[in-house]
Amino acid sequence: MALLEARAVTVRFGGNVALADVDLTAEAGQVTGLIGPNGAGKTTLFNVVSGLIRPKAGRVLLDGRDVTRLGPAARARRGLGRTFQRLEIFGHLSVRDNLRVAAEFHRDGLPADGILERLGLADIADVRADSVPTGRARLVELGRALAVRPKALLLDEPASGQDEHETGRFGELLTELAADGLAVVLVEHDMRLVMEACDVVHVLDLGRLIASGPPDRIRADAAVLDAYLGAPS
Ligand SMILES: Nc1ncnc2c1ncn2[C@@H]1O[C@H](COP(=O)(O)OP(=O)(O)OP(=O)(O)O)[C@@H](O)[C@H]1O
Repeated sequence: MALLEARAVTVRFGGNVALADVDLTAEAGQVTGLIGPNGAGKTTLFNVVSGLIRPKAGRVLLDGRDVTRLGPAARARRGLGRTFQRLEIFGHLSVRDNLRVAAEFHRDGLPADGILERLGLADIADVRADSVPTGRARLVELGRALAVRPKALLLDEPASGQDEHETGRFGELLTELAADGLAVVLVEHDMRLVMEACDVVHVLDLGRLIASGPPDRIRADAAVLDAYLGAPS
């Protein structure tokens, strides 16, 4: 059984169909990629899974339980962690306090210092978050999501603003987190990160799932090349 499952999700914004009957599964112990061109519906699907958008149709299951009717906070308490495309950290708080605030939200939250150590942020624990460069701020946001002991972790373009070295290390971290048993779901335009870190990749285009499979197969899929990977940048 998949740890996270979205079944037949449909979302409309006015007359626009942002997602049409989309299925997504993510297994514990794996990094699952969700890719596709701008406007394909990736963030919208994350919003449905995390409870920020109520779909017109479809269901979301977390660890075998139907959470479709639960709000974002209740889903977070049941083990759904998330980061955002636009950084959503508390700029006026220190890096450590960003993690503490998150941990307090969970009755069994993880101590901040262990996470900071693991993410290589211990040296900036007392620094105000808004003075941390974007690349490392992405790690602060990851740390905040980890503080609530997630079973599933949704990451929306986490490598954006990271340099090549930071992204390389980030990919290793994702592999380690999956090895710990998390279901990691990665929305990302950095194809090197996706292809290196993901066990399985789903491809959305114009609100429809056009391919799913291991990275090697996705890289060679004609429909994916046509809609996304083969497009001139
Ligand atoms: N709140 C909203 N109101 C109206 N339309 C929206 C809203 N949010 C998203 N959309 C539309 O839904 C579609 C899917 O957008 P979404 O942000 O999910 O795509 P995406 O795949 O995450 O794109 P990107 O890679 O650029 O982040 C787009 O056509 C977008 O314009």
